[in-house]
Amino acid sequence: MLQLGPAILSPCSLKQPCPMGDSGFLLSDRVHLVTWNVGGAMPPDDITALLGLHIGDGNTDMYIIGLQEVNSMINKRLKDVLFTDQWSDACMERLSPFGYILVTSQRMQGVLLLVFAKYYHLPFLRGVQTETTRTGLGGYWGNKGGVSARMSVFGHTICFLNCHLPAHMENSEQRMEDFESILQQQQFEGQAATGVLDHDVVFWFGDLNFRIDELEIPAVKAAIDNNKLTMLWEKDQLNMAKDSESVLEGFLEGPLKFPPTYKFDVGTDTYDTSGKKRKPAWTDRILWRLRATVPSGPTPNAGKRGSILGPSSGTKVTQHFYHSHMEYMVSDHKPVSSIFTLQFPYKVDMPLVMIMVEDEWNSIADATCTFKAAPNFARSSWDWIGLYKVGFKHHKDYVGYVWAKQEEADYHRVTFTEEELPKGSGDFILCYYSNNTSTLVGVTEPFQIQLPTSSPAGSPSDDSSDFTSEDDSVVGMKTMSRSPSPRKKKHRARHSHSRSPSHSRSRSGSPALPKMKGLKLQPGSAHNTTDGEKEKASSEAGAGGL
Ligand SMILES: O=P(O)(O)O[C@H]1[C@H](O)[C@@H](OP(=O)(O)O)[C@H](OP(=O)(O)O)[C@@H](OP(=O)(O)O)[C@H]1O
Repeated sequence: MLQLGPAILSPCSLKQPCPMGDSGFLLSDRVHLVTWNVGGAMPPDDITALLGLHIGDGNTDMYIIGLQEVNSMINKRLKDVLFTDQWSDACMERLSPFGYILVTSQRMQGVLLLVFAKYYHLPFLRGVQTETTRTGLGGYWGNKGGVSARMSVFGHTICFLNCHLPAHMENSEQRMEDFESILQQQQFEGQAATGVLDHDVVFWFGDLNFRIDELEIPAVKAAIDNNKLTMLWEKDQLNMAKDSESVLEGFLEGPLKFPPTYKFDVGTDTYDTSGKKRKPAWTDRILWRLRATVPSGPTPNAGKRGSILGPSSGTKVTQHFYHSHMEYMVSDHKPVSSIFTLQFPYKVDMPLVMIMVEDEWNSIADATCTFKAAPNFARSSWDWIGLYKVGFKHHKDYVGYVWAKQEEADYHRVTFTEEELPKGSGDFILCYYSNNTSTLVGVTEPFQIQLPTSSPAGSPSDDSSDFTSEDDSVVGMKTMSRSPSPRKKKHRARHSHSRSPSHSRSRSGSPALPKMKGLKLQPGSAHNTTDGEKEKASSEAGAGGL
């Protein structure tokens, strides 16, 4: 098991790529993971500390949130739209003012995985796919199992796997079997990485449900009270299994310096006093694994999966923080979070679509932009360019859109009609949505829209698109129920209510973008990729293979 030194926060961020040092690393990406068995509870009022938002909002590039035992109750506020649980809503509400967009989410009964990223990273998160595997009731029931999301991040493949494994002390073997079964069953499309363990980096987290063997409850509690956690750690089933289970080969975990996160009397930080008499345990864990490269020639030491530990793919993972959050009491588990930096030896940062837009739209005539697609990018006639209010939550959270033309030309110009434009003023960005990849593949920097508000009474703009409203109930999400459809294009109710426009304006962590003749350009490649890297990147970039 990897023993990590004291937390040292990386000085690098995506805003300012790390200078290439002796290590050859160019870019550092900061990822914040959370796992929490929420025990069917509603989200607490304030998840700021859990997300680390009280200590800064600009340094984290991605948030990965894995929950278990999310209540299936329909979310009353959002029951008609895409997101049907309060936890997704709570996380989006909290993160979107800081510029984080929900990249993807996957839910299997109570197991929920949410992936957020800063909006300006979206064009570089490609090949997003999700998988679910049920292991409950012999594989027929999704109360236990795993959900995952995979993608390439600046050209490097990453898989996030959130599991809820079987409960109880005596089921350690079953937990390992279920984990192995999840790994075997989860297969993604494309050539770059098909299985979970084929990814450059895997994060495995969740309520893994491993327990502390041998010691009796009083001894465990005494060790906790006396901060003798190492003694417990030695008896932790997952730690012990690492020596014998080949499926755990290569998985790393930081030292467990926080007390066991299970089981608490709800509403307290007191360990279980119920008749169940559960022994405290570190059920909630976050591990990671770097892909091992298989050297050419015979591989006599290959493990079950044919991989052996060797030099990794060149990506480096550093854990800076691995803690529980005792202050959250809505569940019988405490949440656990961890912050990592991923250092990449190179980055693929050429957007598939570059969008150029004026600094300001002061009249309807300004509502236009020009875009250029990369030559290797397979466009679809269903692609569109969306206008988003800064602080948006998801790619379907657009205020207006236009279809992206498919003419034979390098540069394409599209114009927004008046009915697609918001009233009043605010900060917006344009994003290019690829139908083939179901992701945003080009974004602009924020620009200002300040249009005259002299629409005649009864015009289409008298809907509730006044985005200065403080009413952020559901209306803003109603547009999310459906992607644009060419046959159905018509005026829609459109709104985007952001409570904290001042936060939204924050450019913290944003890459510096060049300006040309009053136009704002997308960030271009700042690094010469090798042919091998380009080949790998282009296998991730092709339509459908993304
Ligand atoms: O029946 P399945 O679907 O496996 O779900 C189990 C049972 O509800 C367990 O309750 P019981 O012990 O009454 O069987 C519970 O253990 P605890 O009540 O001990 O917490 C587990 O909680 P988690 O350990 O949080 O997963 C939960 O995963």
